[in-house]
Amino acid sequence: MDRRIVPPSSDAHVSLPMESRSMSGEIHVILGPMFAGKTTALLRRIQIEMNNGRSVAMIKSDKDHRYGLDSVVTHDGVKMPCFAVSELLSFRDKLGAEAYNKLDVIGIDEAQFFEDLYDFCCNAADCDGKTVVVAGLDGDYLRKRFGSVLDVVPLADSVMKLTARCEICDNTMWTEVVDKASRTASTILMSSTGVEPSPTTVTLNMSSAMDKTICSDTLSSQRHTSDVSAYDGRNPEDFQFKPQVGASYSLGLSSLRPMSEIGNNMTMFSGGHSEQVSAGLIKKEHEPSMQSQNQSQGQNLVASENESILSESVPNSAIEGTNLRVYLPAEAASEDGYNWRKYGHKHVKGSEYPRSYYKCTHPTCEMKKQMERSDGLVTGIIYKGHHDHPKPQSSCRLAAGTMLSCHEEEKTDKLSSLMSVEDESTNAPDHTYHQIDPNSITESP
Ligand SMILES: Nc1ncnc2c1ncn2[C@@H]1O[C@H](COP(=O)(O)OP(=O)(O)O)[C@@H](O)[C@H]1O
Ligand SMILES: Cc1cn([C@H]2C[C@H](O)[C@@H](COP(=O)(O)O)O2)c(=O)[nH]c1=O
Repeated sequence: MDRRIVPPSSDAHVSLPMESRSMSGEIHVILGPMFAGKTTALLRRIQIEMNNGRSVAMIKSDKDHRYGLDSVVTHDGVKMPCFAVSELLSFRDKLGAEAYNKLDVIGIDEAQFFEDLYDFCCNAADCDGKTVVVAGLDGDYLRKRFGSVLDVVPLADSVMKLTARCEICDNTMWTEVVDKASRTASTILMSSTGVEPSPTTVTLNMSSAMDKTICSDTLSSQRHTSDVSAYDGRNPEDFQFKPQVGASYSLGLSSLRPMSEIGNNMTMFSGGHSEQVSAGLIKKEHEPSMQSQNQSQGQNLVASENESILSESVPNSAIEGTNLRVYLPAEAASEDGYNWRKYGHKHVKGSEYPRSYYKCTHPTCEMKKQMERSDGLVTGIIYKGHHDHPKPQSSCRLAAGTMLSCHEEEKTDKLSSLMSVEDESTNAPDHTYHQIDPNSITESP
C-alpha cells in the first residue's frame, strides 16, 4: 500500500515525498498490553511469511532481557532467534547491506523500546520495500501511552489490537501493576509455579488470587498492600521474568486468557514437546509460486478484539518447490545451551547441503540435533525429541570435541542460516522432521 499519510513529527525527514519513494512495502502493527499475545501473533505472522517463501529477519530490543537476548520468546515459551539491538537503524549495518537488501520481511518485538521505530519503519517500508511487522505495548501499566508503537499507527497498513482478560471478573484488562509509589493500581499475577514476575507484574501472596490473571477492580477488592512486592514501572532492567521456556505451565498459564486466541499453530516454533527449530532471518532462493495471503491487507485500522490479521498457516503444499533458507545470528545457530556429540553426517536426498547429526552428551538423554551447512554457514537445524535434563549450568562445553567438530564446520558469520523446507518433512509439527537413514550416515571418528 502507498502510505500517503506522513505524521507530523520532528522525524518527518525520513518520510520521503511520494516522488522520492522508490518502493512501497507494508507496515503491520500488533499492539496491546502485556500477555495479550502480541509476540505469539508476531511469530505466527513471521512463520506464515516464511511458509510463503519470504526472507524474514526478527529483531527485538536489547532492553528486554527477560528471556535472554538471542531469541524472541513468548510468555509460554515459543521462541525464535533474533537480532537484539538498541537501535533499529543499526540493524542494517549489523546484518550487512547485502543480506538486508535480500530481506522481504522484518519482525520487530518489544517495539515500544525503539525510539527510532518510526524512522526505521518509514525507511524499511517506503524506501526499501520491506514488509515490517511491529509488535509492542501501546500503553504502560497505568494505561498511558507508552513508548513508540503508537507513533507508527499512522503509517500502518493494518493494526491489530490485542487485549487480555481478568480471569476472576472477566473484565478486559490492560497491563496493570501495583504502583510502588501509590500502591493503587493492580497487576497481572504470575503463577508461583510456572513463571516469575515480569517487571510490570507483582507477586501476591494471597492464596485466593494465586495463579490468576486479574484486573485492578478484582485485585483491589482482595489484596492487602503488604502482600504485594511492587514494580515501579520505570526501568525494564528491573524485570525478572524468567519463565521455563518450553515448559508446560499447567497452573500459571491456565490463568492466562488472551482475548485474541491466536493459538500456537507454529509448527516450526512451538515449544513444549520438543525443542524449537528457530529462525532469525530467512532468505528465499527462488520466488515462491504462491504469494503471501497476508499481504496487502489494506487499511484495516484497528481490527476487532478477536479478529486476527493473520490467516491460518499456509499448508505445506504451498511451499513445495521452493527452497527456503533461514538465517539466524551465528550464536543462535550453534549455541543452544546443551552439549552435543557429533555421530555422523551424510548427504541427504533432495538437499544440496550435507547434514551432520549430533546427540546430546547427557548420559540418559535421547535428544538429537541435525545441522545442515553450506559454505560454512548453518543452513538448517532440526531437533528431535526433548531433553530429559536441565540445561548445563556452564556455557563452557564439557564435550570439547562436540564444539570443536561443530565449529570446524560452522564458520560463524554474521549470518548463519537455519532451515530448508525443500524437504517437506521439515514442516512436521512434532519436529521429527527428517527420517534418518542410518545406512547413509557416515559415522564420524
Ligand atoms: N500470568 C499470565 N497471564 C497471562 N498470560 C500468560 C501468563 N503466563 C503465561 N502466559 C501466556 O502468555 C501468552 C501470551 O504471550 P505473548 O504472546 O508473549 O504475549 P505478549 O507479547 O502480548 O506479552 C498467553 O497465550 C499465555 O499462554
Ligand atoms: C506495562 C509495562 C511494560 N514494560 C516493559 C516490560 C517488558 O519488558 C515489556 C513488555 O513485554 P511483553 O512482551 O508485552 O510482556 O515492556 C514497561 O517497561 N513498563 C510498563 O508499564
